[in-house]
Amino acid sequence: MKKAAAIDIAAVSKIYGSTTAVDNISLKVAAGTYCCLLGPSGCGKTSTLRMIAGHESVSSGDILLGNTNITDLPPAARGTAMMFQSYALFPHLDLIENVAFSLKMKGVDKATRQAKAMDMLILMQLEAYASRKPAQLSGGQQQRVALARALITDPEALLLDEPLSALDPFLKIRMRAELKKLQTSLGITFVHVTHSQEEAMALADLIVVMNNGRIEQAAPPRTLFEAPATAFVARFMGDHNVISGRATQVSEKSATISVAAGGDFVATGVAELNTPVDIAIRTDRVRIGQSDTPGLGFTGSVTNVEYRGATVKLMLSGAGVEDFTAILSDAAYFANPVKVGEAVSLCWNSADAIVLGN
Ligand SMILES: Nc1ncnc2c1ncn2[C@@H]1O[C@H](COP(=O)(O)OP(=O)(O)OP(=O)(O)O)[C@@H](O)[C@H]1O
Repeated sequence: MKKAAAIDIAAVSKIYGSTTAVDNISLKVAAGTYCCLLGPSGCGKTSTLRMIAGHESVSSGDILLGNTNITDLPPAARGTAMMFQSYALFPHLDLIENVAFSLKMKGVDKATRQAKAMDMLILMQLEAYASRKPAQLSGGQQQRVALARALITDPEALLLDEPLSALDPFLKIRMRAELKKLQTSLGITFVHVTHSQEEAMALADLIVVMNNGRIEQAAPPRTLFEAPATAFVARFMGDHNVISGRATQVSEKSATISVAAGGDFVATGVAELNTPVDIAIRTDRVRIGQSDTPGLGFTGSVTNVEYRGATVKLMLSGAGVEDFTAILSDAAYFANPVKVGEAVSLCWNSADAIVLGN
């Protein structure tokens, strides 16, 4: 296997006619990183991946793999390999021929390419199926064939476009673990496109959240979850209450925001006085009880109660906030169960409310 290579995306844009799909993004992915490009439909993830692969031209900017500028190289000369969402297997070829295909295109002799394809099938634990056609395999097995086919070229970076989307939920979680194991054992750079924050959190060393062709935040999963940079990231990652207001009091370390027709909330972070500010409050850090400190709590009316087993999700409205979510442990909830329509006071610690950037 080749060694892993870093990917450097420098001021890259992709423009289709009047649509700017990717808007001047810059990103460095260190060698050997499992990177997930995460975002809603149409945010530019696939276009970015296809530009790294060379299946789409770059409108402006440069892409480097290791020390090589690959911007204008054809896909097969880049040192990258792509695994497609639909796997793109050839239905009329058996697994050996499917996996060996790119070596055949490169003119590698039959015995060598078949031996290499068999090695790849062994790596994917598919050797028993070598003479089957793709239709005679399960979804998870087909995915492994697609991986074997991408890896046979010894890429320095593997690019995966929604690799788990064709699988049922049970298999998705199993194959997710296998992908992670594979990346760890190969040690090469993976760039994986997904719209599932759960998938990205489970797999990635580096999550790149995209929105409208731009990068909102690129950070390790825990940083992204604990310190979302923007309201978009906080909402997309979930488990945060995002509240919008105006900064009515600021200090070096915290800001008080006032919500229109509602209460005041104090959050940790820097804000500019008299400007619109969004804050995020962790849903799992909210407790039932009156706050001792002004701005670190509020009273609302319960609009919904959802039992989730280990936790209970309360939805409330009040103090100018339409939807406020509190995730309580089952023990905390059942010690004092509340019902829809009841007024409940909630509180939290100052560290669990943070100021978000724009
Ligand atoms: N070949 C194309 N011609 C014109 N517009 C395109 C083309 N490919 C993508 N787009 C547009 O570029 C934008 C970004 O598309 P892209 O496929 O990169 O997004 P995405 O985040 O991968 O979305 P999805 O999750 O739905 O695949 C979208 O507005 C899309 O309609």
